[in-house]
Amino acid sequence: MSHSDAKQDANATTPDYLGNVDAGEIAKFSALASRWWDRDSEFKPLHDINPLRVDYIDTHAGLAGKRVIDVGCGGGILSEAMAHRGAQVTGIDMGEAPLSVARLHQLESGVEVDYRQTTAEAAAEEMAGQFDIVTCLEMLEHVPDPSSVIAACARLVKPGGKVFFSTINRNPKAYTFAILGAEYLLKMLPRGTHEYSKFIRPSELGNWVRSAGLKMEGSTGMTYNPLTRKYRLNPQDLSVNYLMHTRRPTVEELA
Ligand SMILES: C[S@@+](CC[C@H](N)C(=O)[O-])C[C@H]1O[C@@H](n2cnc3c(N)ncnc32)[C@H](O)[C@@H]1O
Repeated sequence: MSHSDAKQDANATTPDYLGNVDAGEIAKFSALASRWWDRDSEFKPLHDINPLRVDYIDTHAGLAGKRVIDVGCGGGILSEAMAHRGAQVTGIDMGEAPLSVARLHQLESGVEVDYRQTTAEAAAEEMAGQFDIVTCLEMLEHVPDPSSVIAACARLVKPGGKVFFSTINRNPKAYTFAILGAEYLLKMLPRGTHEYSKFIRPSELGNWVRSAGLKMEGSTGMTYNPLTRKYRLNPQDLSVNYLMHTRRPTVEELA
């Protein structure tokens, strides 16, 4: 099913603000939620890439003192790390179970994140233009219509603010690494975590970013070495996992 067929199908049975939520995806992450902070669980890859992506965001946007919204925050791995760097973070997700885990975990870690159960689209209605930084990492490949989430992220950020996206490229190498390798050979992720047809090419993400009125500022790959079992940022290789950073133009730039 294509992105737009899936969106129409979802809209036929759900209220407007839930039209871009795939209930199966939410259930998948909810079922695993109790292991979200277990570094040896299905969430190991997110723990492993977290320092790299937080450094990337901090380098390009400066987290300290900034108001940030983390879209599709899950159990809060990224939200907490950004709060640790001094950001005032709101984390949103549609999964009740990951949000409960996130709220419990912050009691242990002592960082403060405002977690809410909502979609990017609904949050954009309520809090348009209120955030210096919007992060939407490893989430776009789990929604029926990624372009709608990207447009909502563009509405959430202040003029001049930064929006970060990460996802998985769609090509034979990405299929080999992200599905065959991670789900079947190395068993890093449960089978069915990812659907190949939902992977997003950098050119597609770039088009949606521009249609949402955001400017592309840069991108980097996050490459995995199966021998050392380590990830690293590699701006030359966007062939599997990659991060993009974008900026909402200021009013002066648009005039
Ligand atoms: C792979 S997890 C990524 C978690 C987090 N962004 C990270 O990278 O550490 C994807 C998350 O997106 C959430 N999600 C999926 N569809 C959503 C939607 N339409 N609105 C909000 N959250 C959604 C899921 O519940 C899940 O927690």
